[in-house]
Amino acid sequence: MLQQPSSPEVLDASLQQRSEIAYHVQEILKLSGEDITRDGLLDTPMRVAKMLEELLAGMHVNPEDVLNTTFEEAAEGPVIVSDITFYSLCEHHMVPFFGTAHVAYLPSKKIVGISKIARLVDALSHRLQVQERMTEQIVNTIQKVLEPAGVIALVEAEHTCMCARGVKKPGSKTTTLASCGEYRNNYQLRSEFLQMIGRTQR
Ligand SMILES: Nc1nc2c(ncn2[C@@H]2O[C@H](COP(=O)(O)OP(=O)(O)OP(=O)(O)O)[C@@H](O)[C@H]2O)c(=O)[nH]1
Ligand SMILES: [Zn+2]
Repeated sequence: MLQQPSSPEVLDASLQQRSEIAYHVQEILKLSGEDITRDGLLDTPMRVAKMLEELLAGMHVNPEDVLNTTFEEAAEGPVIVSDITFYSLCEHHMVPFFGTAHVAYLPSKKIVGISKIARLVDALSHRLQVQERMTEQIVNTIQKVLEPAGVIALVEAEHTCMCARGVKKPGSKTTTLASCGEYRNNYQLRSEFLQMIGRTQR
């Protein structure tokens, strides 16, 4: 059984934090009426602590730093990276919401290594989130770093807080869209984006 960690100087800060989270997970299990000494639960507090570290790793990443590989290029675009899968944690219930993000931008002077767009989605999803904020943050980060003529992001997700509990609507999808620059008001560009990611405008 885990004891509450007491001497921060013995462990480095991240191990201390992991041990404290594990301790509190163990307390939650106890309060839920579980027998924390049974075989299947012995390592669960530490597993949950490690899982949270993984799922919340984006908290410690500056999203602008992720777009660090840029190239001077006269391409006009659009550059569209579609079907980027992500897993995030709903900040209201701390359960996953997951789905795909589709991102496009119109380069002005710079393009970015395309994997960095997917890394940006990872950094912004690996934290406690709401889908609307995540979608806006994708657009705002690309706008700030690349200064393109326009950016648009469409995120489609299933929220387990709506499927497994509460209103219980498995299969329901939430779609959010954010845009800036030329993508904000140019109907043709928005329409082209929706077509190219396999969605027609409704
Ligand atoms: N706008 C938005 N809402 C979200 C997101 N994730 C979860 N929610 C909603 O956050 C709300 C929290 O509502 P509350 O009434 O405080 O919590 P609750 O009693 O657990 O609500 P129910 O889920 O309706 O049972 C719920 O309506 C969730 O569906 C998200 O990414 N964006
Ligand atoms: Zn939720």
